[in-house]
Amino acid sequence: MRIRVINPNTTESMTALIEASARAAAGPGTVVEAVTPIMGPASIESHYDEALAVPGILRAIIDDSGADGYVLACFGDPGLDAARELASGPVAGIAEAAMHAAAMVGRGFSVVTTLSRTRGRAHDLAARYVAPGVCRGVHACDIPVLELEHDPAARKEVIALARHALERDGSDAIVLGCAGMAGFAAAASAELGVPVIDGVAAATVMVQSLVTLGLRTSTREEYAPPPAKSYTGLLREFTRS
Ligand SMILES: O=C(O)C[C@H]1NC(=O)NC1=O
Repeated sequence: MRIRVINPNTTESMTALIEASARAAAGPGTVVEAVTPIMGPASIESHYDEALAVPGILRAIIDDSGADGYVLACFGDPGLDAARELASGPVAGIAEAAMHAAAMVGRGFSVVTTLSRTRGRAHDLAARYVAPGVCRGVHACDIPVLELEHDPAARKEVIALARHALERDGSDAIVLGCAGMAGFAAAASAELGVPVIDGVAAATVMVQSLVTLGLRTSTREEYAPPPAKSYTGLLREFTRS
């Protein structure tokens, strides 16, 4: 099978990091191709960024509608429902996959993410994905997304914050709240002694599992393909006949 992993931001080095994590998690019969959108923000750290990332995500699906499944590798799960209307195979967001995985290996998890301003979005997603009380808290290290891979202290700061989160929230698992933290999971888990979930790996394996089960998004109603419509201006290319 072939899984297309979409980095919703336009930073190639993050796409490479995401691809490495997805490939490490995928099984032997799964080809993983990570892709950087042709348009969008360099990183996603606000609602504005998230909104402007969606056209590039949808373009990346339209340009390769033949993949068996798709991963949206940004913790805000931008455009997830729209992607499900377009994609032929199952689509998973990394926040969705990580939170479901965390809920299956503990009684309550904490999220460690980047900027404080994105904590509300993480809470909103938790309210959609897991039962009340399972997400015990969302904590921000306030390291900008694109500095995660360049700041030598970032990994230690994320692990220290995760340790604080476990104590403060009384949680027993950690969700890494940024695709840029994909390389942190193993070291953090070894140091903290609890499951630490990298959403890129979790989403890749979940999509792989859904495809293996022969499952794809239902097109019966809400996730049916979008109706034919014209779009104007910068969105002209998205017109559907
Ligand atoms: O939402 C965040 O804080 C992290 C999110 N932003 C980004 O560019 N990739 C991400 O995973």
